[in-house]
Amino acid sequence: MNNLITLKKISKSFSNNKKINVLRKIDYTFSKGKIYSLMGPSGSGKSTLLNILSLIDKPTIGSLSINNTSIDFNDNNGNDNLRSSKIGIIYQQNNLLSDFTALENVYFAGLALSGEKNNSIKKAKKIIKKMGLSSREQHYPSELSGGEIQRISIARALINEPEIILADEPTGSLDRRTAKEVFKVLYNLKNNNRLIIYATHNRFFANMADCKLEMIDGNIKTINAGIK
Ligand SMILES: Nc1ncnc2c1ncn2[C@@H]1O[C@H](COP(=O)(O)OP(=O)(O)OP(=O)(O)O)[C@@H](O)[C@H]1O
Repeated sequence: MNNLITLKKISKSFSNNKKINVLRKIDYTFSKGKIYSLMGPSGSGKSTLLNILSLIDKPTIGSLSINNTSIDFNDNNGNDNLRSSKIGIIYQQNNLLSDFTALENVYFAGLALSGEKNNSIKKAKKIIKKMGLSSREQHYPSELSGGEIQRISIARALINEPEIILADEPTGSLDRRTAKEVFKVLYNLKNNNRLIIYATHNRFFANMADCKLEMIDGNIKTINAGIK
């Protein structure tokens, strides 16, 4: 079975002054070995969905299972562990720790899960090398370009060899050429056991995915389920 994440009747509402139903009974199965793009107008719920997929936020109702194991959204510690070990997250904004070097930003994520400093440093150096950034290991985020920051963010997301990679507008703040480079790195992460989902406003990058999805009226519509 290639099913990796299954959503059943996932709904999410927010109530401030007025209740808004952002996600409405989403039934969907994401398969491993595939890259999905998620488009949709601003405010359509892409980040809300990614936050639920990354176990950062809870659905109002509905269930989510990973590898056929149902997630208990009240088990914060269990979900923190699951996130560290199985899910790599890449954000649009630079989420690197500004007071730490590129190498530290990457290896801390490995250390947090394994508790093994030397091994985490070794792994971090290897991944940073793969990203072509060995010469930037000792640089602080403020000393890196936007594209380098995103590649370091990808390295950080990869250190625990996650099965699931979620990226929310990973190139939103980059120029087209740099965005292309970052997407190239992202596509190279594809393998048979891995699921990659990214939200984007850019049709060109969305079209490059194996499966193109759009958020419409709180639900996921499959625009193109073709396999590349
Ligand atoms: N914590 C929150 N509290 C209240 N409303 C929220 C919260 N988070 C999101 N929303 C609302 O939910 C809706 C969906 O937001 P979301 O960020 O998921 O959209 P999006 O499709 O990712 O938008 P964008 O493309 O602009 O990033 C918006 O109307 C937003 O204001």
